[in-house]
This record gives sequence, structure tokens and C-alpha cells, in this order.
Amino acid sequence: MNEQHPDQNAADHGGEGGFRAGFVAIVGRPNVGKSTLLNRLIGQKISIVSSKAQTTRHRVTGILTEAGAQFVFVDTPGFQTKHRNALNRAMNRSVSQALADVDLVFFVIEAGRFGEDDRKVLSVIPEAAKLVLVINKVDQLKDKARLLPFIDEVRKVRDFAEIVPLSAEKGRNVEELIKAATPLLPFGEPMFEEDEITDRSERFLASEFLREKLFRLLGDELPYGIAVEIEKFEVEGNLRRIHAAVIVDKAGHKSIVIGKGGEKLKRISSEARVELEKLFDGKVFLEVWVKVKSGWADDERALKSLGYE
Ligand SMILES: Nc1nc2c(ncn2[C@@H]2O[C@H](COP(=O)(O)OP(=O)(O)OP(=O)(O)O)[C@@H](O)[C@H]2O)c(=O)[nH]1
Repeated sequence: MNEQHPDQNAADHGGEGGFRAGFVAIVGRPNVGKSTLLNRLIGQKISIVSSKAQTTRHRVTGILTEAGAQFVFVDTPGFQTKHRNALNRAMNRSVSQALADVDLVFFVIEAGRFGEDDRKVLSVIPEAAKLVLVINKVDQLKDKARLLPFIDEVRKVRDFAEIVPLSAEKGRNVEELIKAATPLLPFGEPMFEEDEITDRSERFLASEFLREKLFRLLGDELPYGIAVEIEKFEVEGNLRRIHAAVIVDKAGHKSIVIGKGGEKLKRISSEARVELEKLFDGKVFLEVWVKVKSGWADDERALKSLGYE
């Protein structure tokens, strides 16, 4: 593999002359800023950001190609420790699976806070994994002098190949993370074309965008166990026709999503449509309806049909 890319940016990228490429999992408890970090790293909105916990259920892959290295990111869901139903078990399983076959793990925590939930997440990262500690939200830290003692505290718990404090939201020190992580990737040829941002299908992205709108616009009213199913996705020239169902657990949740006079759902679908048109650079016809599937969050088979493994 070395021979394929002689001397490519050797000084900046590990100093051994070869191109590096690998899978990187971004792991951390809910709300530490994993999606924000991924979006910042790949410079385009693909993953879902929300101030509510637990929005990232699916694995989303983002790709960053630099002169000497390619990072293929696997954004994993936050660990679920509160509810013990099938949905959460499926979510935790997908985290472990994601970690089993990556080359590098970014373990994300919040500056000044290393709690029980962070420890739990750390404990399922295999000992053999190459680990970078990402200390996010340093902009929130009022007393900057606390950072070094904090790093020392966390360092006692585990060996980290690198430790990088940054602010994903402000874009501070994010370059530093890439620089530090590059030599930790294995030598290898790029796995994706340079301009590929995600290997997820347009269909998947449509459901993610719609789900984000549901999270944002329903706010505290958001029913537990809500999901989106794309029932039809057709491309006609520059037009995409998308039929999507919003799945809720209980009949009573349907009216919450629809809102008074259908206003809520209308706004959700129109905002999602506008963003999808930008993403696809074409016209989008988006039809959304609400479907009740009683107890779906507890039914493993229903989960599989919705794409949760
Ligand atoms: N102040 C500050 N806030 C941040 C930073 N990074 C992320 N946030 C905020 O933290 C919240 C959670 O960010 P997400 O990126 O959705 O977090 P996540 O870890 O992907 O969350 P889950 O999908 O629930 O696992 C959002 O409100 C972000 O705007 C940062 O560097 N500084």
C-alpha cells in the first residue's frame, strides 16, 4: 500500500510516506456533541444535531479526505442506560458492533464533566481499541485553569493515544484533532472518492432530515419512541417524490404530531422539504402522514423493519 502513494505529504501525515485510511467511531454519552463534531469535521450537515438527547439512532458515515489521509467516520448512538426496552438494547448493540471493527475511536466527553454515564460508555470500548480523548465544549469552561487537572483525572482511568480539547460548535482546535489522529490511522488506500460525503442513500438522508424536524419542532411534546419510515422514494429527473410515515407508539401521540388543524405536521414537512431540496439540489415533493404502531418500541421485529439492527 505504501508504494501506491510515495511521499504523499509525509511530513504532515505520520512521516512514513504512505497514505492512511481508516474507520473512526465517534463515541460518547448522549448530548456531548458527537454530531456537532462530525458535522464540523466533514464541513457539511449530514448527521443530526439536537439539544435533546438520543437523536442519533442510526450509524451515519461521514468522510473526510485530506492530502495524506482519509477518515471514514461512524457516528454511533448515545448509550441508553435509562429505559430497558428492545429499542435501547438494539441501540446499545449497534454501538458495540460499530466499535468492533473500527481503526480508531474518538471518545468524546464534556470539559469539566466526567460522570458515571461517561465511564459506562468508556467501559464498553474494547481495551485494544486505539483511543483519542476528545474534550469538547471547552468554550463552556468558565475557569480555564481547571482543564489540566481535569485531563489528569481522566487520564488515570484509561490510556489515551492522544488527548485533544476543542470546541466542536465554535470550530476551535478541530484541526488539531485531525493532525493528532492522522498518524494513528493504518496505512491504506482511500476507501471512498474524495467528494463523497456519506455512503448513506438519499432515502436514508430524507428520513434523517425529517426526523430532525420532528425533534426540533415538537420540542418537549415529542412522544417517546417516534420514528420515520420512507414508504416511497422516486426520482423523476430533478424531482424526488417522497412518501414518509411518522410512526408513533400510541393513538394519542398522533394528534400531537399533527397539531391543531394540521399546522404542526405541515410546518415539519415544509421545513424538511426546503432542506432536502438544498441537499439534493432539485425539487422535492414530500408527503408525510402519521401512523400508529402500538408498542413498536418494544417489538424487535418492528425495529428490524425500520432499519434498527
Ligand atoms: N457550548 C458548546 N455546545 C456544544 C458544542 N458542541 C456541541 N454542543 C451542543 O451540545 C448539544 C448536543 O450536541 P449533539 O451534537 O447533538 O450531541 P450528540 O452527542 O450527537 O447527541 P446524541 O445524538 O444525543 O448522542 C447541542 O445543543 C450542541 O449545539 C461545543 O463545542 N460547545
